[in-house]
Amino acid sequence: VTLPQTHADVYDYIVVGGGSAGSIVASRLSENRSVSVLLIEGGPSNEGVTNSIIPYIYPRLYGSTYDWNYTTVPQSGLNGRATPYLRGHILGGSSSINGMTLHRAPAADWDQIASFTGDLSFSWNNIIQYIQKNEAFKRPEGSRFDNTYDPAVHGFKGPIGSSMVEDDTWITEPTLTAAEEVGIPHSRDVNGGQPLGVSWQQFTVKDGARSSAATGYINKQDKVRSNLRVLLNSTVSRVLPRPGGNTTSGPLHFTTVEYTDGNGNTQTAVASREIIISTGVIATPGLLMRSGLGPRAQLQAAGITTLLDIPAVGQYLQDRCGLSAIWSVNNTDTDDDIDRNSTYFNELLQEWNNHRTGRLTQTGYRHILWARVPEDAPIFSTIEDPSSGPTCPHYEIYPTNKWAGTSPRPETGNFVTMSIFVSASNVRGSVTLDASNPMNPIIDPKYLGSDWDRYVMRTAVRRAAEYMSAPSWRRWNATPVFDPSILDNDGALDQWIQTNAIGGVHAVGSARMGPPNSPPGTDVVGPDFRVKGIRGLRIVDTSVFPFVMNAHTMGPTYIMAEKAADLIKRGL
Ligand SMILES: Cc1cc2nc3c(=O)[nH]c(=O)nc-3n(C[C@H](O)[C@H](O)[C@H](O)COP(=O)(O)OP(=O)(O)OC[C@H]3O[C@@H](n4cnc5c(N)ncnc54)[C@H](O)[C@@H]3O)c2cc1C
Repeated sequence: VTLPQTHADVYDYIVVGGGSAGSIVASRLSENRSVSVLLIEGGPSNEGVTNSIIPYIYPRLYGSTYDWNYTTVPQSGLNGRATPYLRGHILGGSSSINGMTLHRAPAADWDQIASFTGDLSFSWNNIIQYIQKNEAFKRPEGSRFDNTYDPAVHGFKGPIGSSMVEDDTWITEPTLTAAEEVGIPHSRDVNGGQPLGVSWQQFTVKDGARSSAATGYINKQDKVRSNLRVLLNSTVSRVLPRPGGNTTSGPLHFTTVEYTDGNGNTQTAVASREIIISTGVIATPGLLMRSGLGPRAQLQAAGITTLLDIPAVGQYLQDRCGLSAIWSVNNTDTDDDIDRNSTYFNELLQEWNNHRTGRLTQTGYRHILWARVPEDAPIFSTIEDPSSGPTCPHYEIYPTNKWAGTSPRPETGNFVTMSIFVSASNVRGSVTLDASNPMNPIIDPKYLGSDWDRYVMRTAVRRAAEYMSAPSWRRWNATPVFDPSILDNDGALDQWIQTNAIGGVHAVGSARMGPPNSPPGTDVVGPDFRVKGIRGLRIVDTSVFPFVMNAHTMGPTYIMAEKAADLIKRGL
């Protein structure tokens, strides 16, 4: 097909949001050259954006024009602090600005989605095909990697390149040996469905550079497929039902996308088959609400006519709160000097430019520990375990080979940072509309907003401290840079946590998926990703996950997007 020449013309499919999920959906749909696909992205291209390409320097993107620069409302669990809520404003979305950690989530999380939605195609055994479609895993070389990954749970020919850090840096030995010393088992593959234990982390890094939904699914395809148009710098304000109403009776049929183009002009585009919303966990509920789809009272307050009252829109947000705990070490081979010695950084940059090798191909960490609160912990006498089962972690810890906290790095010294995340949270937050400016989301994750989440965080910090006291770390004189006496007292530890936690960036649930026949408005999409109660609209992004995933969320989002694209292509 030849694409229409004017924006108001008709496409078969319009995908709104060229992020992690939207790039996949648009790319997969346009594999069929007889359908036309328009992908509309609010941000600019990822191509040539150095901070997105070189793995080590990705934090330079935070707070830049490539970030939507959202902020949460003040969080009582964080001592009343508001915290930045990062989201990619660039082709590839958050996959173009994130930390490149590749996870799938435990098998039990997927099986839980299958049982909640009543759709067994979400179970772990079935979604492995989408992992294999998505990934091109580079097997690490050398016998020491023999037991560090499971080829059965990887793809080798997909668009997203993935790899492990293969160099021999000092931190590998204490990381793995200290785990043994404190009784943390070895887990063969963090992405094998059973992550509990310590394992080698996998990253979406290919040939030393970031691999993202944009590089893998769009950057080449948009140049060779005449049936795929990618509109950048174009922000969608609303989706609209067919002008003049339905031609037949029945649910409203959404056909039209209204957006502001790069010149500030309002434009529309029409989808003859479907609109797929992929604007992400923060923007998707806002887009639905501006379009008259959401909780009636909220829409009324913002002066928006309700087309369908869907109380679940923006509700059920669930995130994973995190913090950094830092230890000084007497090993000088940490990455601290990369960040404070420009001569050293420039040498590494030259190496990266010449060979795509060296420390800048990494983010600074290489292993990860997933663990549970002990089964006999007293908390279980009052609180039900919210995790998806005994093979599902409650928290995560990963050591980074440098000072990676939010407070300024000291001028001298060497450090190891433990990044600690509560995983199986039982808190639900929300994304609501700012009545005075409906383009502005009000984000309230309610970080550390339950006894359980606070308990898990205390447990995780204490476990990290125990781990850092193991002989293999003591050998490097690992010494906390915080006052260790807080570990002995719940109140003091809570206070320290609430002062230091920074929230997470792995939220889900703001347009959650539910079973086909749930009561109207209790969830937003069915297992077919269609918005319930209307026609012509699906949602495919992180907002549809009904429960927090015990994982960093890019990989699970890739799986969902591959699955949704498959469904749409098969006419389901
Ligand atoms: C800083 C950061 C670090 C992270 N680190 C990791 C990590 O290391 N590993 C991991 O697994 N996960 C990580 N995550 C989380 C993960 O990246 C996200 O959960 C996931 O990528 C979200 O995918 P998505 O498709 O739902 O949304 P996104 O990828 O955010 O895509 C949404 C897209 O929609 C566009 N958009 C939004 N509103 C509009 C509009 N109105 N009109 C047009 N376009 C619009 C956005 O610009 C964006 O391109 C991180 C996230 C961030 C922000």
